[in-house]
Amino acid sequence: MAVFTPVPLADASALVARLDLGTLTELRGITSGIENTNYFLTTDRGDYVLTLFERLTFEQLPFYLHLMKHLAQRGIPVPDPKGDAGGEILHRLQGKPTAVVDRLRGSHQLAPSARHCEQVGAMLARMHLAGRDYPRHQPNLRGLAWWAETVPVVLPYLEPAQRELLESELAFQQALAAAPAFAALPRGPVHADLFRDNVMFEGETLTGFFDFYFAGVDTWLFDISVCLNDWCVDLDTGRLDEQRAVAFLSAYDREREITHDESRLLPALMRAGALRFWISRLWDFHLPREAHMLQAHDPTHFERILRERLANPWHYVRA
Ligand SMILES: Nc1ncnc2c1ncn2[C@@H]1O[C@H](COP(=O)(O)OP(=O)(O)O)[C@@H](O)[C@H]1O
Ligand SMILES: N[C@@H](CCOP(=O)(O)O)C(=O)O
Repeated sequence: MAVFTPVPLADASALVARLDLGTLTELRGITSGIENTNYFLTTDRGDYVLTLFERLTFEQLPFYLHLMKHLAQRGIPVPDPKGDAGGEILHRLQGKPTAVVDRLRGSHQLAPSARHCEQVGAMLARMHLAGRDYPRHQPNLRGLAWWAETVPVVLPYLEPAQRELLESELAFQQALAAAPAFAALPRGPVHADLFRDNVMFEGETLTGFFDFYFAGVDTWLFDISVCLNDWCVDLDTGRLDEQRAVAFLSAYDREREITHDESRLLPALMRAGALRFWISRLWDFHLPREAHMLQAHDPTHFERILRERLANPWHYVRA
């Protein structure tokens, strides 16, 4: 359960009043998530999510919050950050950067079908296209530079075979990033963490994407790969479920045509997506922070996925 910073009711009430959201009736710590302090916040006017950012700074946050606003204004179903009378959407509580956003309806689909994957794929493509004219720029802060910085920190906790895999994959991704074909990949603002638990469905219908706090400018293919590694795998083995993967990518492709270079580099980027989350999970697991409520994610899941992608690279063929 993740409440790193407890928020007194009086402070939450004062913020609700400043944002003109009515009268606070309930404030409840959210029991999942590993990055930030999150509360469900209810007023007599509606349901919201209050987030205190534990790692992201006042300088980094405008990129994420204004991106959510930009996408919401273009009809992408994402939580819209609430502003004060002066239009400021980044607030402060307990000395931490804070946001209040709409609470999306529905719940997570943790056992997605091809139909769910199709909707996520189509909406992801629409989101990429809607982000093209977003004027702010911030790199993916959990990208290659962070991997290179973090791998040496987690290496001492690993077995020799794991160390070898982590180091060789990092070297492969560094070489890939320097290649002209990689530089030519289309890019823009990406979500970069669009897992099953960051999407809401009501019944069979997608109601929104949330948790944009790992977003950044990166290749669209990286975003696609992160999704395929989560939405279209068998969770026990890490194996790709081809039916779901085809449903996801075909739906994406119908909204924004996947380029030849993207098809060619997909297997390499799926490895990158696995590496990224193996590293962050190792980091969270071996170097945990204090938390009043916390659930650690299993790093070996992404080690398995990486090994699986290396053993069985998957190629998308348009029908
Ligand atoms: N805008 C939202 N609408 C509905 N539920 C949300 C929203 N934001 C967060 N949640 C709920 O809070 C949980 C934790 O949020 P998350 O962003 O994953 O945390 P963290 O940033 O700490 O990883 C989510 O799984 C979801 O249930
Ligand atoms: N999706 C990541 C962890 C990031 O946490 P989130 O709760 O903000 O999505 C993972 O599964 O490792």
